[in-house]
Amino acid sequence: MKQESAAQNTPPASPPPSPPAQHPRDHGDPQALWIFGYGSLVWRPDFAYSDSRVGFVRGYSRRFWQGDTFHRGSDKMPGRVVTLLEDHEGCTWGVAYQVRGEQVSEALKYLNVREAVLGGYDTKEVTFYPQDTPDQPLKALAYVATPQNPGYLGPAPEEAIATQILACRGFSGHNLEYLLRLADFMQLCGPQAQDEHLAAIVDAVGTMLPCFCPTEQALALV
Ligand SMILES: N[C@@H](CCC(=O)N[C@@H](CS)C(=O)NCC(=O)O)C(=O)O
Repeated sequence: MKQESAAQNTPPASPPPSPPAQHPRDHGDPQALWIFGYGSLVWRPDFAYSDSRVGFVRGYSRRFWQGDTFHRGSDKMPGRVVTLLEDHEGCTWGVAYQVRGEQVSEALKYLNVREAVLGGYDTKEVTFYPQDTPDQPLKALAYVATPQNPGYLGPAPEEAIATQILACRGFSGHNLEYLLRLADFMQLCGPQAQDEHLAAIVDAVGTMLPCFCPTEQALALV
């Protein structure tokens, strides 16, 4: 997938500044940075990028363990969004986006607000394995919500998480949309991409939804 951007089509007057040293660089292009998305960034990056890859990171599992009082919830009814849990056996599928030149500072500035300020996420360097070239891994920046952040909710039975997701909405939409769009992405990745935690929550939602509200109301949720 390529998304042209104005910045990409206008050659910089002078070489753009290199990405800040603390961020992983793309050795093929030192002006570039890869950003790994595994939740809403998978379907709504909302920043200009030059390239993207579907793939996975090893050593992490995705969990709906981060509370969200802005995008998919409120102070009174926090929603649940995903974070990465360190798990030696884990593997999490998502999308890595390559940002280059002026796109780097623009993306980082935007994500700092969306992820860190509004979401409680911190940045972490991960190794990303593109689906098509897993033998050529890339260093990427991921936004991870650690247990130390105030919005962290931690583990809960998948049924309880499903109930919370069905009940919450925020400024970016209903929490159910967040869950189903992520489930859609995982379907597109193919049978080799499994996420049992996500599947269990989707199953629990499917069981509860008819009781939770009649069909036409359910359709209005998303
Ligand atoms: N950092 C993860 C999770 C990102 C995420 O879902 N963050 C929330 C912030 S609480 C968000 O941006 N939500 C926007 C939305 O729900 O549309 C990712 O790489 O996708």
